Amino acid sequence: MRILVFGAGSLGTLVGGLLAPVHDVTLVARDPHAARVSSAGLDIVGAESAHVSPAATTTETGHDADLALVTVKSFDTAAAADALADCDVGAVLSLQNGLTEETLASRLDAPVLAGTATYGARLVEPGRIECTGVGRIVLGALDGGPDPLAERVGKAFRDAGLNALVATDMPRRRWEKLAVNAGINAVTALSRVENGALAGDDASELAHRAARETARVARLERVSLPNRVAREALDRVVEKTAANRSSMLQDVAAEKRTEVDAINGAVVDIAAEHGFEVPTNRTLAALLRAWERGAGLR
Ligand SMILES: NC(=O)C1=CN([C@@H]2O[C@H](COP(=O)(O)OP(=O)(O)OC[C@H]3O[C@@H](n4cnc5c(N)ncnc54)[C@H](O)[C@@H]3O)[C@@H](O)[C@H]2O)C=CC1
Ligand SMILES: CC(C)(CO)C(=O)C(=O)O
Repeated sequence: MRILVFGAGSLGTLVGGLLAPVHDVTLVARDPHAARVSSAGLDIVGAESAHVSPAATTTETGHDADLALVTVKSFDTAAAADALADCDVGAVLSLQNGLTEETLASRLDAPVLAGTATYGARLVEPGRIECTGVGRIVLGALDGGPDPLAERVGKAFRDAGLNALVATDMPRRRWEKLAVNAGINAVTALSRVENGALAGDDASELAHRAARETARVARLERVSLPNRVAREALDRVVEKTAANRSSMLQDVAAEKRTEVDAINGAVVDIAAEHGFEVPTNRTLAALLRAWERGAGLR
């Protein structure tokens, strides 16, 4: 399969690198990373290890591919979609956090698949990516149900040894992940604690409230996600990733823009479309945006 990875930073480089031995992979990245991969190949270290040689370029438009993986940060999704609109791609799959698929689908003719990734990735230096945890990629039709295209992509991933599952209930899975991220990411980023600190104190109640509100908005969107299921999903992730610093905490610590708009901000916006108020998500989003403004990031 010809696979274009649009936005090859941490996650995109890892997934593209793991696919490269079996598929024709092109990483769309920024220099010096793109130049280094082009000239010397890519080293994958950590929980996976390999030396691979995918193509790498800073050119964003004019590509032909069977599949485009979108792995830019959520706030770069619209720009990525505009560049992909100038490529000839058979399908698009987002592996991003937050609700980004709608942005892609509204700007692209190619079919857009939904995906979630729990692999951990960190760009150590140009041309060197660390796999910090072997997770799973789950993908499927954006509106749910069986999808032959998703099956083909899932098979292509598994042929390259990735842990990939094709699911027919992506709407529920996306909203459940959103509920987990709305609770854990925002609260850990604002209180500067590891995920495990959310086990059983005031902060955990705040995270639970954000997750429950998200589940309520999911139901307004006709996605079946009971409050209890969202809360239990959050508790499970807190327990399994207790030592993790969430991606949003890492962004705040590095003084980088966060993905708040596609996480808590999306919950607020979609709730408003239904005339519904989500005060916890609204407060968390306002605090994070205030921090971003103060840091000159928006
Ligand atoms: N890093 C991880 O372990 C995981 C990340 N995710 C999600 O995946 C998404 C990406 O995360 P990361 O890889 O960590 O972010 P990142 O910031 O490391 O990578 C994004 C890359 O996209 C590049 N980019 C943006 N616009 C571009 C353009 N027009 N042309 C070329 N390159 C462009 C940026 O330069 C950057 O290198 C986020 O939504 C994140 O939440 C999900 C699961 C795990
Ligand atoms: C699951 C979780 C909360 C793990 O830290 C995550 O997705 C993130 O940090 O973005």
